[in-house]
Amino acid sequence: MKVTVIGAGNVGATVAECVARKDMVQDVVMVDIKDGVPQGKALDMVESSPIHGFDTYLTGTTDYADTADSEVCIITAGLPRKPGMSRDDLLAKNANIVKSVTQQFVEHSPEATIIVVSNPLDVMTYVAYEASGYPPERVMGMAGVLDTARYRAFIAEELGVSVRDIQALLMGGHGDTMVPLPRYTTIGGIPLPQWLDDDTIHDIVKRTKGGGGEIVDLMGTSAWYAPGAAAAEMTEAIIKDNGRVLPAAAYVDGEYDLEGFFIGVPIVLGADGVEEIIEVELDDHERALLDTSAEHVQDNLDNLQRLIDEGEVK
Ligand SMILES: NC(=O)C1=CN([C@@H]2O[C@H](COP(=O)(O)OP(=O)(O)OC[C@H]3O[C@@H](n4cnc5c(N)ncnc54)[C@H](O)[C@@H]3O)[C@@H](O)[C@H]2O)C=CC1
Ligand SMILES: O=C([O-])CC(=O)C(=O)O
Repeated sequence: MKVTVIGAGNVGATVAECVARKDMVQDVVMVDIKDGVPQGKALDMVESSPIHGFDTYLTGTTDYADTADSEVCIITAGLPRKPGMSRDDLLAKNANIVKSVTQQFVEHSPEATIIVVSNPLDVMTYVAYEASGYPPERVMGMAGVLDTARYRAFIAEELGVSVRDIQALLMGGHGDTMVPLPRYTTIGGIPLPQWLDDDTIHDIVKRTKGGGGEIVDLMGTSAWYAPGAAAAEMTEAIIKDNGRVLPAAAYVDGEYDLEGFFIGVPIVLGADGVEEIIEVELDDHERALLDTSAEHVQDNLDNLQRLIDEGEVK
């Protein structure tokens, strides 16, 4: 089995390492336009394998022929944001990159499943979907696993309990309008509202929504450890076909009365990709938040169409 990671930068290299350390596939191939970088990072990781104890072999390349017959492809190619920027500011540049890398990848792997990481996430997933020609269930975006991980980490810190006992659901686009759902958050099976008052929950939700930006402000570029681990967890669900229930950007075709784009929803993830979109009951407040987030994703898609019409996105 082979996993391809496109973009061997901060997130891509971390995904590749996390996948290799799970020791579940024979090969991980990293692709980048910077010749030498994917090869050097792959060699460095191979040299760490006797210490970590994994047999997955990593290679780096600039040639898509080396990615042939991959089971899973994680797309991380593209620019990260800098302080003062929103993810949406990356739209034009990253759309061209994501379209081009997707087309080159699918030529050699017509049967793979694609996980998009590049931002702005929900629209880049749509770009990869259109460029791939794949059915919608074999293209998805990674955001919810990362956003719920941040949310769970903040809750664990506040309560002084283990992160392992926190389960959470979050929906919507990967941006400031994302919708963490405290009603669907449990700690050891006990709902979050029984642990924390409304103000504290509000503060944790607010920090989660700004979680990406908090790191950009600290480092001058965006996060990679948690994003890399999150994309590797999704890859594992596909490779092992274990039916994980996770939030991810999936193509909605009437679910939640939304249609024709990718947005964060709970899914069952396995070898066939998005095997099911789970429709949970939302109260009026939660529904309004999801609608606002969906409108934002739709606005971004309209912006993409405008850029295509103006020739800025080819
Ligand atoms: N979905 C999410 O939750 C997250 C998304 N991101 C996004 O992931 C993307 C990557 O972030 P980083 O790894 O930090 O950036 P980075 O700059 O460290 O790495 C990006 C890599 O893409 C490569 N690249 C650019 N154009 C390419 C092309 N045409 N073909 C192949 N490789 C190409 C670059 O050479 C570079 O090595 C950004 O768009 C960022 O916003 C980052 C964190 C979380
Ligand atoms: O904030 C960013 O630009 C990168 C990202 O999507 C995240 O870390 O959530």
